[in-house]
Amino acid sequence: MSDTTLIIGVTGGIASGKSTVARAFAAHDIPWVDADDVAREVVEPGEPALAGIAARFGTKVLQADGRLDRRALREIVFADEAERRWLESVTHPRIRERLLERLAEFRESPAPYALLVSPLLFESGQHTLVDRVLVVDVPEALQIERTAARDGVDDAQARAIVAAQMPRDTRLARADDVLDNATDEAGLAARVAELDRHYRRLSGLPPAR
Ligand SMILES: CC(C)(COP(=O)(O)OP(=O)(O)OC[C@H]1O[C@@H](n2cnc3c(N)ncnc32)[C@H](O)[C@@H]1O)[C@@H](O)C(=O)NCCC(=O)NCCS
Ligand SMILES: Nc1ncnc2c1ncn2[C@@H]1O[C@H](COP(=O)(O)OP(=O)(O)OP(=O)(O)O)[C@@H](O)[C@H]1O
Repeated sequence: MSDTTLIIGVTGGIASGKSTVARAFAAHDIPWVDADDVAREVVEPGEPALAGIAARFGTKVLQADGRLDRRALREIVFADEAERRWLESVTHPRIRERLLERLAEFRESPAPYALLVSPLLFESGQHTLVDRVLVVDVPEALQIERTAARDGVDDAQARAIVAAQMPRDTRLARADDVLDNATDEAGLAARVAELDRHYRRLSGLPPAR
């Protein structure tokens, strides 16, 4: 058991490549938790957040089987900031609670370091849960292109989501480390290998906290 498992926050805007980066770290046996996955857990059927969402927006945000219709809710909240803030006020405290549990498990694990992967690390205050921040960075045009290709959303919706997130420069200014992901996947893997060596070295040092 190690009491020096560092927690690295991995952030970046939509489709910057955070999940791809996390999978590359997993190849170095590094565990991670993804805030987007936890955000899905807290709106599963039976969860109080889903009941609250249904009460506010009605059955148009539910599928026939009672699960959340994510596309319908996405179209509402990225067109209306007040509704997005409301949704975050319901989901973020529950997401944070579950992240805390997962991070406590990581801290007790023998892993030299672990990742908290989150698109809204700074915006939601989750940066207070981590020891260092790695920003995955791509130019906005590439972000929009990769979002459209992956999610099939149109350009306007991809831009609305980017606009709801921290500006690129502000995020970069708060980074401890940056991974430039405007490269191909081989470039990404090489940079992850370099960062892995860096974080393993840091984890052997007395904790700064
Ligand atoms: C609006 C929802 C239903 C859309 O679901 P959908 O399956 O289409 O997208 P998914 O959840 O995979 O998110 C895709 C990306 O959108 C961006 N995004 C999601 N929520 C937000 C938000 N509140 N503000 C800014 N960007 C966001 C992130 O970059 C995320 O990686 C969903 O994103 C949601 O419940 N968001 C609120 C919870 C939240 O803030 N999640 C972010 C992680 S803390
Ligand atoms: N270096 C790369 N070269 C080419 N394509 C890439 C690269 N990195 C990521 N991608 C692609 O870009 C898309 C977005 O990547 P990924 O899903 O990892 O982003 P993300 O930051 O986790 O997104 P989100 O914030 O929406 O969860 C994916 O389709 C992925 O395959």
